[in-house]
Amino acid sequence: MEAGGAGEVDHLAGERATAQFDVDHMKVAWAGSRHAVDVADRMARLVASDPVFRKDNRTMLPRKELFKDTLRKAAHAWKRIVELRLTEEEANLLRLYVDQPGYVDLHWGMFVPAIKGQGTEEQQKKWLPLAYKFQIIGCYAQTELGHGSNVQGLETTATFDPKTDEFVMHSPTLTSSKWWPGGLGKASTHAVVYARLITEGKDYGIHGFIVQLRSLEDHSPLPGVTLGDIGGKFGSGAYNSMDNGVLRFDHVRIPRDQMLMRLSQVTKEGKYVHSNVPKQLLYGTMVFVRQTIVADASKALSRATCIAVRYSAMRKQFGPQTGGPETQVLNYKTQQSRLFPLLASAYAFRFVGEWLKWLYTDVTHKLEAKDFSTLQEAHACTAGLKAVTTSATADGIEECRKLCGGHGYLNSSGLPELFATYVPACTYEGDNVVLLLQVARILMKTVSQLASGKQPVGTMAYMGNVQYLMQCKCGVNTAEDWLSPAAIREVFEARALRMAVNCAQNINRAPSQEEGLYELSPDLLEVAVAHIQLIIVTKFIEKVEQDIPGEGVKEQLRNLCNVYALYLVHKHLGDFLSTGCMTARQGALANQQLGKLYAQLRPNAVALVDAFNYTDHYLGSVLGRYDGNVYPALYDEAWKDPLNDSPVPDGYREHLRPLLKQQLKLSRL
Ligand SMILES: CCCCCCCC/C=C\C/C=C/C(=O)SCCNC(=O)CCNC(=O)[C@H](O)C(C)(C)COP(=O)(O)OP(=O)(O)OC[C@H]1O[C@@H](n2cnc3c(N)ncnc32)[C@H](O)[C@@H]1OP(=O)(O)O
Ligand SMILES: Cc1cc2nc3c(=O)[nH]c(=O)nc-3n(C[C@H](O)[C@H](O)[C@H](O)COP(=O)(O)OP(=O)(O)OC[C@H]3O[C@@H](n4cnc5c(N)ncnc54)[C@H](O)[C@@H]3O)c2cc1C
Repeated sequence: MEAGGAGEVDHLAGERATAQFDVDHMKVAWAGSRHAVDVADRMARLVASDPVFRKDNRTMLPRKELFKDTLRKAAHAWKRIVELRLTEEEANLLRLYVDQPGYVDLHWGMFVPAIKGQGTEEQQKKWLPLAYKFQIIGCYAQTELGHGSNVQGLETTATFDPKTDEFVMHSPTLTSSKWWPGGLGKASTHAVVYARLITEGKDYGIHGFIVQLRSLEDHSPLPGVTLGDIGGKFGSGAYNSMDNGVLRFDHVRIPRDQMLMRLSQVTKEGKYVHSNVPKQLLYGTMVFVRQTIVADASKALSRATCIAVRYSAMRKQFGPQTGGPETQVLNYKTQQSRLFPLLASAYAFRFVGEWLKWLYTDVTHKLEAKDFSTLQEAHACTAGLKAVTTSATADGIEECRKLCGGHGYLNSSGLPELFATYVPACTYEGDNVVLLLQVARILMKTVSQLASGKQPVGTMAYMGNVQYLMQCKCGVNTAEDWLSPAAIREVFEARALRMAVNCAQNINRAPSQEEGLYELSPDLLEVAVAHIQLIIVTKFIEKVEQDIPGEGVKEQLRNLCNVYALYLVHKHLGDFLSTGCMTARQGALANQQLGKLYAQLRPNAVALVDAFNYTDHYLGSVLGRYDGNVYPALYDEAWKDPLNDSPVPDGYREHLRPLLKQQLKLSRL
C-alpha cells in the first residue's frame, strides 16, 4: 500500500515535494469524478488486504496450480461481492484489482453482453438471471482453428431440423473447431456459439446460438461435445491463468429457441425471417468490447509508466565529471524523451476512452430508437482506437521495461508479466491491421463521396473542409507557436486528409477498386493511423478546454496534451513533410518545444503517476513501489524464488557432482 504508515520512509518524498499541482484533484480528473476515486480506492484496498488475492508468487506457479488459483480467486471474489452486497460498479472494480485473467472476464465481458445485445426479451429473461447468479458460466465462442479475422468464413454449422424443432450443431472439419475462446477450455458450462445457419437447404450465414457444453451436475462435457484447453501461452503467469479452449460438436441438438433471435428468426416451420435491421448488428458484442479495450489500454500503459517513472526517479547512474552525487536516471534527457511521451499517451488514452464510452452509449440509444445512422461511426472509432491504443500500449510497456534497465527484466519488476498479459490485445477482438483496414475503407468511401457534396459527420466532419485543408500552410514561426491548440489541430487534420486523398487518388489509378485497395493496403494503414491520431489529439484538446478544478491541474494536462501531440509530430514528421502540411524548420521548432515541455514535466513526473492512485498490490512491482524503497525489496524478492529453497540445487548429485569429480580426476592425471 501507499507510504505513510509508522516507520515507513518515503524515498520519493523529494520528488513529491516538487509537484506544481494538486495531486488529489488530478486523481479526480483521471478517474472521472470524486465518487470514482473513492470507490476505486475502497475496492483496491479491499483486494490488497485480502491474502487470497496475493499475486506475488504467480509467475512461479506451474500452469495447473495457476489455473486452480484463478478459480479460487474468482470464487472468493464472488463470495465477497455477495457478502458485501457490492454494486455492479464496485464489483467490476474489485475484479479489475484482483488482476488475474480468468473465465469471469468473458462471462461478464462477452457472454452476458452477447445475450443482452442479440437475445430477444424472452431469451434475456430466461438466460440473464442464471448468468447473473453464476448458475451457469458462459463464454464467447466465435473464432475457429481455420478462421478468426474473417468471421464470414466460419465453418461450424447449425442446421435446423423442423421435425424436432431443433438446431443440429456440427463441426464438419478440423478447421471448424472453435479455438481460442477464453473460459471455454475448463470453466464454462455454456457458450454463445457463432455458426452458419442452414434451414430449408439454404445457408443464411453466421448467427449466434446459446449452447450448453457441460453437465450442471458434474461439469463433464455433454454427449457429442469435445472440449479442452489449447495449451500454454507466452510468458510466465500472464494469460496462462485463462483456459482458452477448443470445442468440437458432433451433431449436438439444441432447442430452436436457443438461437439468438433479436436480429433474425427461424420459425418452427423452418422459415428464415430477417428483421429490418443492418446485418452488422451481429458484430455488436465486438464493438462493445473494443470500446472497453481502449479504456483498458490507458490502465495498462499507466501501470507501466508508473513503475518506470518511480524507478527512474530513484535509480542513479554516473555523476558529474567534477564528482558529487550520482544522477537520477530520470534527469537524463534521453530517459525523458522515451518516457514522458508514454506518460502523456496514458493520459491521452484515458480521455479518448472516456469519450468513446460516451459515443458508444449514444449510438446504443440511437439503435434502440431504430436510428442506424451512427453505426459506421461507432465501428470506425471503436475499431481504429482499439488498434492504435493497444499497439502503442504494448510497445510502451516494452519500452518501460527497457527504461528500467536490467531490473526491468526480472519478473519482480512486474513488467514482463504485464507485457505478456497485454500484448494479445493487439490480436484479440480483431487483429489491429485488419481493424485499421476497416477504418481506411470507410475513409476512402468518405473521400469518394466528397465530390458529390455529401458532408461527412462525426469524427470525419473535418474532411468536409477539404478545399481549405488541402492547401493550408502551417503558421508556426517560433517554438512557442506550437502551444496553440488551433495550430496543432490544423496540421493533424491537414495531414490526415491529404494522406487519405492521396491514397484515394492512387487507388483510382489502379485497374479496379479492389486491386487498388489490395496494392495500397500498407499506405491505407498509415491513412487510418493518421485519422485515429487526429481523434485522440482532438479529444485531449477538448478535455483540456473543459472546466477542470484543482490548482495547477489544467496546466499539467495542457502540458501532457502538447507533449502527446508534438511527440506524434516528431515521430511522424515524414507524413507531415511529405504532405506539405509544414516545413522542415517548423518540424525542428516542434522538437525544440517538446524539449522545453519535458523540462516542465520533469518536477511533476512522480506526482503525475501518483495521480493514477494505484496500490502497490495492483502495480505488482518492486520497482514501482510507492515509497521508492526498491533495493531491499529486490533483494528480498530474489530469495523467494523456489530455486533458492536450498543452497545446493536439485540435480547437483546427478549432473554437477559427476562433472566436477571428473574434472578433478582429469587434473590429477
Ligand atoms: C467490460 C469488460 C470487458 C472485458 C473484456 C475482456 C477481454 C478479454 C480478452 C479477450 C477476449 C477476446 C475475444 C475475441 O477475440 S472474440 C473474437 C473477435 N473477432 C474479431 O474481432 C474478428 C474480426 N473480424 C471482423 O470483425 C469482421 O470479420 C470484419 C469487420 C473484419 C469483416 O467483416 P465482413 O462481414 O466480412 O464485412 P466487410 O468487411 O465486407 O464489411 C461489410 C460492411 O460492414 C461494416 N462493418 C464491419 N464490421 C462492423 C461492425 N462491427 N459494426 C458496424 N459495421 C461493421 C463495414 O464497414 C462494411 O460497411 P459498408 O462498406 O458500408 O458495407
Ligand atoms: C489471448 C486471446 C484471447 C482470445 N479470446 C477469444 C475469445 O474469447 N473468443 C473468440 O471467439 N476468439 C478469441 N480469440 C481469437 C481472436 O479473436 C483472433 O485470434 C483474432 O480475431 C485474430 O484472428 P486470427 O487469429 O484468425 O488471425 P489471422 O487473421 O490469421 O492473422 C494472421 C495475420 O494475417 C494478417 N491478416 C489477416 N487478414 C488480413 C487482411 N484482410 N489483410 C491484411 N492482413 C491480414 C493479420 O494482420 C496477421 O498478421 C482470442 C485470441 C487471443 C490471442
